Amino acid sequence: MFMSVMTKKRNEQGHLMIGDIDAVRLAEQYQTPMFAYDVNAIRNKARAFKRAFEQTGIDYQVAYASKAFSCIAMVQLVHEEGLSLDVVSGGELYTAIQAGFPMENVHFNGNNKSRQEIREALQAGIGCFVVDNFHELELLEEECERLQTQTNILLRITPGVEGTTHSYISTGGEDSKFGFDLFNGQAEAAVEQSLAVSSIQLQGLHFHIGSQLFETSVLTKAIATLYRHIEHWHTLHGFIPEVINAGGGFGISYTRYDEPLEPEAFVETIVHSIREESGRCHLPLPEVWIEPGRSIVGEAGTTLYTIGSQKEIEHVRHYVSVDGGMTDNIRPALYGARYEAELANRVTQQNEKMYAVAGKACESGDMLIYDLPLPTVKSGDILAVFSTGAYGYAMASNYNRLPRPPVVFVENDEHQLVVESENYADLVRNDRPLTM
Ligand SMILES: Cc1ncc(COP(=O)(O)O)c(C=O)c1O
Ligand SMILES: N[C@@H](CCCC[NH3+])C(=O)O
Repeated sequence: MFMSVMTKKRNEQGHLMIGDIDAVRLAEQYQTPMFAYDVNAIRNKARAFKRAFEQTGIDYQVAYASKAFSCIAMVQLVHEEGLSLDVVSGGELYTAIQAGFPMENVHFNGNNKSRQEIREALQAGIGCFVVDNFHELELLEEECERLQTQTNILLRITPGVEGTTHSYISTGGEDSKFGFDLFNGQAEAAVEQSLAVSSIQLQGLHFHIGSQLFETSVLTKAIATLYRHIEHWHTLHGFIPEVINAGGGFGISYTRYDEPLEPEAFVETIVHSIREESGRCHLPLPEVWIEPGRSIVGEAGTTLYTIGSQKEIEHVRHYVSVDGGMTDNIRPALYGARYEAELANRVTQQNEKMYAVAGKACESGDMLIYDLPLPTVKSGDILAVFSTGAYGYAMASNYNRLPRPPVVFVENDEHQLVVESENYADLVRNDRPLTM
C-alpha cells in the first residue's frame, strides 16, 4: 500500500528518511527550503493506475497532468513509466520537448490557448488538443490551414456535475470557465462544427469534474449524462467517440483525516460506467483516458524547511517561522488547505506543544499550518511538511523576491538535484535599469 502521511520511515538517529536517505542530510547538502521527491512513490502510483487499467482489459492512456509538477526530470520519469502527458501551456509543452518526450503522447488542455501556443503544438506534432471553446476551434482550423496539417481533438465538455471539493478547484459544474456546456447546446454545436472541418479529427470527448475528489459517484453520473447526449449526437450526426477522457482530480492524503480511494477504485468505476453506457447505446467501446496530476506526485513530495524565529502569545498561539512559506506552498493561503509536518531531526521525540507554522513572507495569511503538535521547537530544527509534491513547486512565486527552492529526486539510496535553486541574480535577470 502507499505510504500515508502517518507512516514515514525514520532511522536509528531519529531522523526522517526520504527513500533511503536521511532528510537532515538532504537539508544540509541542498539547503532549505527544498523539495524532496521519493521517486519510488511516483513510480508506484503511475504503475497502480496502469495496472488498474490492465485488469479491465480496455485500451487506455494515463496522461500525467504536468501542471501538478513539471520539470525536465519529472517529464522523463513520466516517459520511463510509459504514461502520456497533459500540458496546459506553451511552457509545459516546451519542457516536454526539452525532456525528449514523444510528442504523439502529448495532450494539450486549457481554456485560452494562444494562437502561438497552438502553432507551436501543431509544429511539434502533439497527439491531440483538448479543445475548450469555439475561439480555439477557429484558431485551430486556421493554423491547420496555414501549416497544411491535420490534428486530432477531443472536445472538453462541462457535464454539469460537481464534486465535493473547494469551489476554486471544481470545474465540472455549469458555472465554469472551462468547456462546452451540455445543456445549452454548446457541446452539440461544437460536435457539429468539428465534424465539418476536414483538418480536424474529432476523436472523442473529455470532461474533468474537479480536483481532490474522494468519491466515484460523480464520475458515474458525469458519464451517464454524457452518454445521453452522445446517443443523440450519434443519431443526428453519426458521431461515434473513439476516446472518452474522464480527466483527473483523484484525491490524496494531506492529513490523517483524508481517506483517499485507491487508483483501482476510480479506474474501475470509470471503465465500468463507460462499458455500461456504450453498451446501452449500442456504440463501440471507446479507449478510456484519464489525466491524474496530484495523485501521481502529491504524496511523493516533502518540503524541508529550517525553523528560525518564534513568537509565543500566551493563551493565543505559539508561532514558529520557517525559511519559506506561501512562496513555495500557496495552497493553505489560497484554499485553506491543511498539511501535517514533523521535525525531521527529531521524529521520535514526544510532541509537547501546539505550534502555528508561519512562512517568512510579509503577509499575515502566510501560514502553513495553524495547529501542529511538535516537541519543543528550537531554531535550527528541520521541519518536514508532507504531501507537498503537487501544486507546491508548480505554484511557487518570487513574492518578496524570494528565490524558488531547489528540487531533489531521491530513489532508494541515490539522490539528484533536478531543479537548481534560484539565486539573487536569477531574480534580476529580466530587470532593465531605468534609462528614461
Ligand atoms: C483538465 C484537467 N485535467 C487534469 C487535472 C489534474 O487534476 P489533479 O491534479 O487533481 O489530478 C486538472 C486539474 O484539476 C484539470 O483541470
Ligand atoms: N492548484 C490546485 C489544483 C488545480 C487543479 C487544476 N485544474 C490545487 O492545488 O489543489
